[in-house]
Amino acid sequence: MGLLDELKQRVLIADGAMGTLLYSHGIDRCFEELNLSKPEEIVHIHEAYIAAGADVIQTNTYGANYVKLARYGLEDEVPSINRAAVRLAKQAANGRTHVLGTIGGLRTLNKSAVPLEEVKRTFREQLFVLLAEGVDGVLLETYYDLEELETVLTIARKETTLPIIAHVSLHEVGVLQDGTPLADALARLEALGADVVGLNCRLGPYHMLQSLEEVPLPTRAFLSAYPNASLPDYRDGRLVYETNAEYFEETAKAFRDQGVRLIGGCCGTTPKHIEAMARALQDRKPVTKKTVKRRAVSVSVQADNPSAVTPLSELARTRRSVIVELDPPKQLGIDKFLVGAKALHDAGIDALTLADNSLATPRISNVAVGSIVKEQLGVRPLIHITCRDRNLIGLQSHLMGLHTLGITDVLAITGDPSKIGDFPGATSVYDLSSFDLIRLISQFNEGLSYSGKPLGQKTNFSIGAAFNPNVRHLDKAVERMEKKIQCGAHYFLTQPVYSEEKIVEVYEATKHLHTPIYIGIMPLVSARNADFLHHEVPGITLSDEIRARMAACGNDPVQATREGIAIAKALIDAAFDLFNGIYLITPFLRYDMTVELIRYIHEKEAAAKERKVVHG
Ligand SMILES: Cc1cc2nc3c(=O)[nH]c(=O)nc-3n(C[C@H](O)[C@H](O)[C@H](O)COP(=O)(O)OP(=O)(O)OC[C@H]3O[C@@H](n4cnc5c(N)ncnc54)[C@H](O)[C@@H]3O)c2cc1C
Ligand code: MET
Ligand SMILES: [Zn+2]
Repeated sequence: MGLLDELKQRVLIADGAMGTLLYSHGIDRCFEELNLSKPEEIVHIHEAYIAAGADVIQTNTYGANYVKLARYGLEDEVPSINRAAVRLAKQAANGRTHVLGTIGGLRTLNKSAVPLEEVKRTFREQLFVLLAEGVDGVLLETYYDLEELETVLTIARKETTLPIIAHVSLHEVGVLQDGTPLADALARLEALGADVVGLNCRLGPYHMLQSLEEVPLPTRAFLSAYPNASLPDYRDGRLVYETNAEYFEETAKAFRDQGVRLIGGCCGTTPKHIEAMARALQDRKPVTKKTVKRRAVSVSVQADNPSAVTPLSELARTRRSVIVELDPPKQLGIDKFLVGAKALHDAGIDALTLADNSLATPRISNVAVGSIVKEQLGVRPLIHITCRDRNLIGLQSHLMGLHTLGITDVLAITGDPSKIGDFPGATSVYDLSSFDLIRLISQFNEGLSYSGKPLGQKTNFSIGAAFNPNVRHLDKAVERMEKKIQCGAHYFLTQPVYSEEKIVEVYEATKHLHTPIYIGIMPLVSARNADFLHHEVPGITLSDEIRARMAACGNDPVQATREGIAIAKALIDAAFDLFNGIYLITPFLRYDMTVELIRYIHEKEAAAKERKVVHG
């Protein structure tokens, strides 16, 4: 009888973990390669699960895809490893047991780590081998990212009429990491043609059962669950699970009562766990009715402190807006910095932007000085946040801290890599890319953490992103902007631009976006500064004319300052009618220069208004 016909009649027992049982071969090795080098051991594990009572087993192919095998230099072995896996599982099954061809998810926390095109290519290759070898069904398991699972399920559904089992994995009870409730996700998978929908891994029975309480019985499909043995413990560099096989006896009944028809195990489970479940469900009688629990926590909470100030993106949409960067000091003591911040504030700025250890060199925390300028001077701080210095835990804690301090303006960037800074040996974290960070902040604005857990409040961050127009292919940089907008960016700040032609070029290349851009302008301070930027900073090119003007100042600092300001004013003139937003970068704490430029912008603005009145 086919798998689905059997599921119509009774609860089926699946197998448990494969990887966990192969740990003894070393945690850093490729478990799927053992299909080739230790086939008898794989057969032995399958047989142990069948002997324990499994009606359904899965091939040892969880990570047998191009991306994961490439980590071991085995990318050319996708066909051989998958072929061997099906043969070994079929040999063990010997016609008594259904054999599912397993394909595991690629994306875990970092959505951008594997682009969808790569997901599709990798998936197809593995799927075709498994189907060609004659599996009885396909098991898509450990998908944290619903977009990825929907994508691969759609492909699989087109390619085969065999049963498809689609499993998501959760970090939190009842929700996926993008905040989608489990019930909605499973309904979407059923609508895309999955025959069995459910969840595996990460959670032990307790949290998985809690998650399932909110899930109704599917209309056509069946429910499945492959819990981990427990929550993991970390000992001596490896994940360890409780050896609690007896606990699975009670657990199996509870899963059945939630409407689950296919029950197996994931990480930490062994044939003993499966045996306990098979024993508990000897009659295999399924439930056909279920009372669904309503979600206890509503995530649609309001922002706790709705921002009283207009977001910078809105300002730049409706009027001239000037923001100025003044970087926190590299040494202790902020007196001079505060004098500069006050001077800029008095000159009339909309926000003070504070870099996050730019050029990967430590400075006083921008949150500390941001909070001080906000409280003491009434200045609006715009806090840069890099992905370099904080892991996913640190970033979320940082965002919660900013929200708590009432700071809502942030710039989400990748960050200069550590190796260019004062501590080249320091790790660059990069758990997230700038795209992921923008998405994370957007999700905070929905009241959800990265794992989908409710935060209790919605944040109201206004999300800036970086745009570097000083690149060879401007169209590629604009594509990155478009992607950042899709991820939730509200506006952009550019790297400093040093030619009037470039300003026009940027305008032409971005005018279709309708997303405000603050154009970056940084006054030059000396001929050496100009040469350094031109020759040594990747992507920045100064025109011959500008370099000649700075060179003509020789070593005279007063003249160089005057010339640097004159050049910056000419750039402001070029940008004035094209961009509402101007982002001035203060070089070397020389706020006297940026103050003069702020005044220049305001005077220009006043003159333009006057002209309008006269002519209007
Ligand atoms: C306004 C602004 C503020 C900044 N503030 C800080 C700061 O506070 N602290 C700090 O450490 N750094 C800062 N930087 C520097 C920035 O983090 C680095 O330049 C970083 O490499 C780019 O980050 P991103 O978020 O702009 O780029 P992303 O768009 O996230 O790009 C990240 C990486 O992708 C690659 N890339 C980018 N564009 C292209 C392209 N067109 N084609 C191919 N590959 C590309 C590059 O390798 C780049 O490093 C700032 C940059 C800008 C523009
Ligand atoms: N089913 C696979 C195994 O047991 C994958 C588990 S989830 C990481 O090894
Ligand atoms: Zn698992």
